[in-house]
Amino acid sequence: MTEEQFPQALSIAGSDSGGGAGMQADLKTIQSRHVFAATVLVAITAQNTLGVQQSLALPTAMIDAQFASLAADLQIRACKTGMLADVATVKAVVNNLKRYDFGPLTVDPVMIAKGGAPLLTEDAIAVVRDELLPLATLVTPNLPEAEKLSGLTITDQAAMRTAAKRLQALGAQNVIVKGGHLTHADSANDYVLLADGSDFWLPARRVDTVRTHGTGDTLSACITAELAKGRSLPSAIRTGKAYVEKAITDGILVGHGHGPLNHWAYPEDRDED
Ligand SMILES: Nc1ncnc2c1ncn2[C@@H]1O[C@H](COP(=O)(O)OP(=O)(O)O)[C@@H](O)[C@H]1O
Ligand SMILES: Cc1ncc(COP(=O)(O)O)c(N)n1
Repeated sequence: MTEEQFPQALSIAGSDSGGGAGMQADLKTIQSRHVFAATVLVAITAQNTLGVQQSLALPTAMIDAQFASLAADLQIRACKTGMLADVATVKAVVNNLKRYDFGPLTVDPVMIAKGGAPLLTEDAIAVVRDELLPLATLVTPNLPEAEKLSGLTITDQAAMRTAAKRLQALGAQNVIVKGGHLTHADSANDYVLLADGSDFWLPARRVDTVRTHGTGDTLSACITAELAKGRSLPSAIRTGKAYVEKAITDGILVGHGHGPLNHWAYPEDRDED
């Protein structure tokens, strides 16, 4: 007999000791959406709002063990990846995602922290592109990440659309190209291309702030939480965008650099259709 379980989501990511990005942002976001959050930790960073001071990838056997533990007990309904450190880590995560069904996969192809520190080695980018993207229900690159994965230069909204098509051709079913890095614009519009070929823009006003540490993690974690509840992908995406916009707009002051977001800002009983 199987009992109906509470919605459970999984973050496969690196730890940010500063608490603003990475696994910590994922946990805070998923929790605030009333979904139970489980974790596969793949790397540890010594990090704060000023930058990344040190970084350590965990042994792949430990990654395998965490996946096996979850598969043996929990009922993960949706999962996401964040920082994946290096080639060995990406390959271990890919192998485990092929082995276990943890529901729709959102790939946030994290490469470089806001302060400029690399969170993925250069040689691992091709492995993400060739082996992880084909497993993705959704991929959510920022502009530099979309450029690296697509090989295109992206300086305007037309190029964002072209890049999304290219990423779909590489195997990701659905794509969000995030406009947060289009800093010459006074908007922060994201472009969404869905599996059926339909598309739409997520419009947002650009908030003039340096407190944007963990924006990408927060967006993808919120989408993952909504998918774990069984929401449709377009609805999950709209809720994710509204959640991150509110978390940036109603900022909190923590640290002295690229500060974290306010994960309490978006009303917990609201979602977008
Ligand atoms: N200054 C800003 N004002 C409003 N929205 C922003 C701002 N910066 C980023 N965003 C939004 O936050 C989300 C994450 O985007 P981005 O910062 O591009 O990703 P990443 O954190 O992966 O670099 C996107 O929805 C983006 O539009
Ligand atoms: C462990 C970890 N994972 C992800 C990010 C990306 O977040 P951001 O691009 O907002 O700095 C980060 N800084 N640290």
